[in-house]
Amino acid sequence: MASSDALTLDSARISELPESGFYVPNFILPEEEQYILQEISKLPSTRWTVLSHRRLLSLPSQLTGTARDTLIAAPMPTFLSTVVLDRLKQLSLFKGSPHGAPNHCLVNEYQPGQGIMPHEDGPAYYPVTATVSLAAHTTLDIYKKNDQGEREAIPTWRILQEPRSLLITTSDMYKSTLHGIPEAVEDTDLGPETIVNWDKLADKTPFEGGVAKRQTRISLTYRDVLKVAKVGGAMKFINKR
Ligand SMILES: O=C(O)CCC(=O)C(=O)O
Ligand SMILES: [Fe+2]
Repeated sequence: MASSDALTLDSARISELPESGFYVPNFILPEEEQYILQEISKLPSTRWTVLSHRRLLSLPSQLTGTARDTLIAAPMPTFLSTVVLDRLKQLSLFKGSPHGAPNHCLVNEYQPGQGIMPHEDGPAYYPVTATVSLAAHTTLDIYKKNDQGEREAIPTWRILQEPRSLLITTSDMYKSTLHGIPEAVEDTDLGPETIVNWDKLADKTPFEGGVAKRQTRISLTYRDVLKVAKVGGAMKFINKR
């Protein structure tokens, strides 16, 4: 998507999904992807939280408080705000959110074989999630909840996220489904019958054989944290001592 194009989401809606999921291929350019990846690689490895199935960076900082739902007010690093935040602004997705824009970004890195357990993004955020994929593709499984509100055992939908793409989940999709990335070294059974955004892919060639090997993927998950604490006063106090 060239930056001069008027950005609208009408043609990006994934009609098979509950309201509302959107897929935008080529949301960023290869050189923009490289710039962001390079800036991430410059961060000291001690900044990363290493989990057994992925590693992650929480920027500008981790959420705090007893419910781990509060952001300490701080600007987003430049490499996360230029390009992606500027372009998201044109989509007016966060117009109704408390801060009018995402104030937090989770950077997740997955090696082949790694993934993320099915989960909901939950009530700490305004119910819009914008995810940009970098460096490699992945598949995201979407699960319905049954009448008891429990996750169904088998996912109902699969989304293929290409590098440089944007995926947006909001509304019912945010509130009534769960999502997860299966731990796999390759994705199989890829095709128009199994992938809900197949007709929206920028380049089907890597996936047309039905199988695609995973490579290291980095994702940027942008959200607006509802609760923001200003600690300017306390910091001044600490600095004086
Ligand atoms: O890496 C992804 O695309 C998914 C990340 C995710 O679900 C999350 O951070 O809540
Ligand atoms: Fe999530």
